[in-house]
Amino acid sequence: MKDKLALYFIMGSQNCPRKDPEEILEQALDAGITMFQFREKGEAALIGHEKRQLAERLQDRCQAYSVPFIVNDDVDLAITIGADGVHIGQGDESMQQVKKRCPAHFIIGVSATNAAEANKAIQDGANYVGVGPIAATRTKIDAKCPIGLSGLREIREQLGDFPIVAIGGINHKNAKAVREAGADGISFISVLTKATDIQEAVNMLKL
Ligand SMILES: Cc1ncc(COP(=O)(O)OP(=O)(O)O)c(N)n1
Ligand SMILES: Cc1nc(C(=O)O)sc1CCOP(=O)(O)O
Ligand SMILES: [Mg+2]
Repeated sequence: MKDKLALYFIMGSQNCPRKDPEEILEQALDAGITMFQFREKGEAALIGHEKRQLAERLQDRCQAYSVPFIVNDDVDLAITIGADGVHIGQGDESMQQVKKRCPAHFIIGVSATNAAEANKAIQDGANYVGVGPIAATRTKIDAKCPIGLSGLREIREQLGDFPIVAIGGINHKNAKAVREAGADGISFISVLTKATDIQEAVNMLKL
């Protein structure tokens, strides 16, 4: 699991007002992202048939690179299209329901802002926790207060060896420090969707 979390790219069409999401994903895959989450969310997001069509197109790209394709929030869509997993937050469908409905091989990620939430997710059977926000972000309007590197370190200390991916305000300036603070991987949206050179942006995150 940990190797898949190394460079976890998240995106929906609402994050790509000026570029084609398929093109952005293709370049990100080419540059070496290790996992992808389809997060179609917010006022500008696609819904219904259009959402499913985009999901399937992006899923095809991920399959071509053997990169896991995870769906955010929408468990029905994940099951229908045969995704590799789902990511759910504290306010989303309960883990009990998700576990009951999803195939056994599904990767299930759960968001956590503190050690109590993370420990509960582990007990409930999560495969990884998404810990954040690490720093301020403009991408998620309802993001909580940043927990910083100290918050991440504290959660790592409580979680032992459990797979953690950090999220929120991650860029080439803080990626190394985030890993050093205990994250097995980093997840990110705007640092790639707003990049002029995606290959270079991914390379900078690897440093
Ligand atoms: C890897 C990862 N970590 C955290 C989140 C946030 O999930 P959630 O709190 O449910 O918020 P939304 O993304 O649904 O707005 C995530 N998506 N991915
Ligand atoms: C989707 C999401 N979840 C967060 C959390 O803290 O749970 S922060 C966030 C947005 C991440 O976008 P960016 O890389 O552009 O900051
Ligand atoms: Mg959610």
